[in-house]
Amino acid sequence: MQHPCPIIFDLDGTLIDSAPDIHACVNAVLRENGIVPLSLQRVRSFIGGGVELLWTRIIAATGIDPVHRAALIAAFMARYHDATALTRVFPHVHEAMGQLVDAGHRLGICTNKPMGPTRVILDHFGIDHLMSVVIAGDSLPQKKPHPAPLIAAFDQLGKACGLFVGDSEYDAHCAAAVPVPFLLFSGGYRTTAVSELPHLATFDDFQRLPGLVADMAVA
Ligand SMILES: O=C(O)COP(=O)(O)O
Ligand SMILES: [Mg+2]
Repeated sequence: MQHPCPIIFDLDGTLIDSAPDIHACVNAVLRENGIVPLSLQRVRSFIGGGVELLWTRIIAATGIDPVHRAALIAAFMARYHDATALTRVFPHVHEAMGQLVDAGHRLGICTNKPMGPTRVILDHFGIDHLMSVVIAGDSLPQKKPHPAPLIAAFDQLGKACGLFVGDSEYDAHCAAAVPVPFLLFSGGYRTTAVSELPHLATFDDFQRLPGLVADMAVA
């Protein structure tokens, strides 16, 4: 690659550890409805496909009557849209982003999280100004692992190619469907073994990402 390629990032489980906030919002809604709360580990394993799939899984796990689905999702969104208190940026994300921008890469987000909470959290952690494009879970009719959201992200940057960095099955299969090289952050919310997910490289610390990207650029 002669010119630095754009790099698109997943959000939940990749740049930010948002599971504790999602877990707290889920359990607040469950408690309000007299339902036994779920563990953090359980809720974390339900994250990745967006809010609708999250609640499909919660309903299946708790035995809630699906007739309540729309009301539960509305109650969840009322809490989730600005939930930041328990969320943390993964270590060395800010430094890695800065180094990649300094190396000339344009950065973006392709997340299954809805646009409202995505904008709030990017702003909260001061990451928003680094992002040249943000495609969220409700930006298009399709969500990851469908390739359309990631294609839209690269389109908005005027590029048909680049790198995608993510943590989950949804990201790995989305990248393969585009297709675009995929870097797997192994410290996120995937429920499948790394060896079973298509990826070009894997890393467990964002300190390693700029070097990994630079190595790929000279390959
Ligand atoms: O909100 C989700 O379920 C997943 O969001 P992500 O695509 O940023 O991992
Ligand atoms: Mg993710």
